[in-house]
Amino acid sequence: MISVSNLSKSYNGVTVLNIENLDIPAGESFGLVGNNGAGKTTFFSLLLDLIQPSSGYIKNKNIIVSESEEWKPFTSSFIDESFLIGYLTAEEYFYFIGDLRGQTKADVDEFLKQYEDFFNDEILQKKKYLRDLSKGNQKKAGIIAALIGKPDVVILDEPFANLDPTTQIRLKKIIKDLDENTGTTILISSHDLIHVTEVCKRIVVLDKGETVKDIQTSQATLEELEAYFNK
Ligand SMILES: Nc1ncnc2c1ncn2[C@@H]1O[C@H](COP(=O)(O)OP(=O)(O)OP(=O)(O)O)[C@@H](O)[C@H]1O
Repeated sequence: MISVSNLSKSYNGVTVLNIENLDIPAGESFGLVGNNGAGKTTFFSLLLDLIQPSSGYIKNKNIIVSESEEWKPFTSSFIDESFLIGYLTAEEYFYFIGDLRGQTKADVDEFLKQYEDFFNDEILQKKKYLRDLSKGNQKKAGIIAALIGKPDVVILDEPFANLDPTTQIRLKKIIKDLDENTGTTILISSHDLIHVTEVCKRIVVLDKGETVKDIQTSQATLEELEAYFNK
């Protein structure tokens, strides 16, 4: 689904990401971990064509993302609040995204019903602009918006950060459900090794922009990652 070839990104002569080869098959739940500055957001930003590579390319379903927009209809993401439209209410934003993804208001309303628990009565029918929601509630809205219209690829940057424990547990369930019951390719970055090993079947570790581990998740993975980061 996603393939990376000789990809690098440098700023002022300093290379912050350098991935020779990486293939993420369709339907995989892929976790990206690494310390601060390892290059996780840089990788996702390149994948979403938000920044240009210094060399190499990423293909999403065989489309070079920096050369064509054709990957956009089947790819969706929540990286940060800049993905939201602050002067819309959550409903207005969901309908707007739904419209982009060929969903009617009724489709979106039906879709949102399954996330009532996740929203915990803090998002819908509040007559509040997205910019006035708390950071955690903005994130909830952004993550669910990213799932509207059943995109083939969903990219979430640190989805668990800033969420309360109840919401983190509910989010894990949502991600596992997506993974197990749909063919969605899910890419998640996280600093939470427990969550990421629980929801992702494969974990790649980035260190200073390089992939240093590529693990199919098993019972032993959490321990392996903890030992690695405890070095
Ligand atoms: N516009 C920029 N100009 C210069 N350096 C940049 C720029 N954007 C990112 N970097 C650098 O690229 C490196 C990788 O940053 P990135 O945000 O991808 O890391 P990360 O793994 O997402 O980190 P974190 O866990 O802290 O979110 C960092 O050293 C960062 O300072």
